[in-house]
Amino acid sequence: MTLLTADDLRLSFGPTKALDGASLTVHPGEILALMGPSGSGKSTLLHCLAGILRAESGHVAFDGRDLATMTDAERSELRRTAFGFVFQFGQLVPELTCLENVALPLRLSGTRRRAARAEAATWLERLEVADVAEKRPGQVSGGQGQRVAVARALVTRPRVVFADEPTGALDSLNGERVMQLLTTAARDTGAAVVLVTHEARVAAYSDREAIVRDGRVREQEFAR
Ligand SMILES: Nc1ncnc2c1ncn2[C@@H]1O[C@H](COP(=O)(O)OP(=O)(O)OP(=O)(O)O)[C@@H](O)[C@H]1O
Repeated sequence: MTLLTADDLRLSFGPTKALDGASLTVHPGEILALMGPSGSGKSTLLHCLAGILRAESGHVAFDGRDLATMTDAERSELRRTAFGFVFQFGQLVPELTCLENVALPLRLSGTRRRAARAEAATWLERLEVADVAEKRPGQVSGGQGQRVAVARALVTRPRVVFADEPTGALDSLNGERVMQLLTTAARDTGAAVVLVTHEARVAAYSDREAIVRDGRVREQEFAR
C-alpha cells in the first residue's frame, strides 16, 4: 500500500534542473529521510510532494488521487487537513501565543475556540513545552519553538508530516530531542513523515533513507 507517490517529476528553475526524473514512494506511517548533497533537489521534491510546487511533468498522487487533477481549493484543503509542515524556522505566527499557534490549524478547520485551545494544550504537554503556552514565539528558545511547531503540525492528526531540516537551527542535544518527540508523536498518531536532512544523526530516526542526487532519487534504502 502506498500513501504518496512521485512519478518521474521534472522541474527546472531557469537553466537549473532541480528535478530530473524524480520518483519516490511513501508508505502509510513510515518515517522516510531524504538525504543527499546540497542543491540536489530535496526541498523541491518535498514541495512537489506536498502540492506546494507543481512539477513541469510527471505526477504526484496522494491516496491514489493525482494532485494535478484537483482544483486549487481541493489542494489547499488537502494541505490543511491531511498534511502537516515543520520547517527550519520562521513558521510560527509571531503575534499569537504558542498555544494560539497550535490551536490555529484547528480553528481554521472549524473547531470551536475552547475545544481547539484544550487540544492545543494537550499537544504542548506532549511535546514538553506546556510552560511556554502563553508566550509568543519571539520569547522562547529555538528548541522550544520547534517543539511548538511540531505540536502545530500534528494537532490536526495529519496523514503526512513534511519536515524540511526541522533541526537545522538547533544544537545537537535539542535536535535529538525534537526528533525523538516528532517521531514518537508521528508513530502514536500513524502519520508518515517525509524528512529532509543533511545529518546522519537525524536520519537515524527514520525507517528508510532515500538519497537524492542531481534531481533524482538514486537509492531507496531499507535502512533498518
Ligand atoms: N525558487 C528557485 N529559483 C531558482 N532556483 C531554485 C529555486 N529553488 C531551488 N532552486 C535550485 O534548484 C536546485 C535544487 O534546490 P533544492 O533547494 O531542492 O535542493 P536541496 O537538495 O534541498 O538543497 P539544500 O540541501 O542546500 O537545501 C538548486 O540548484 C537550487 O539552487
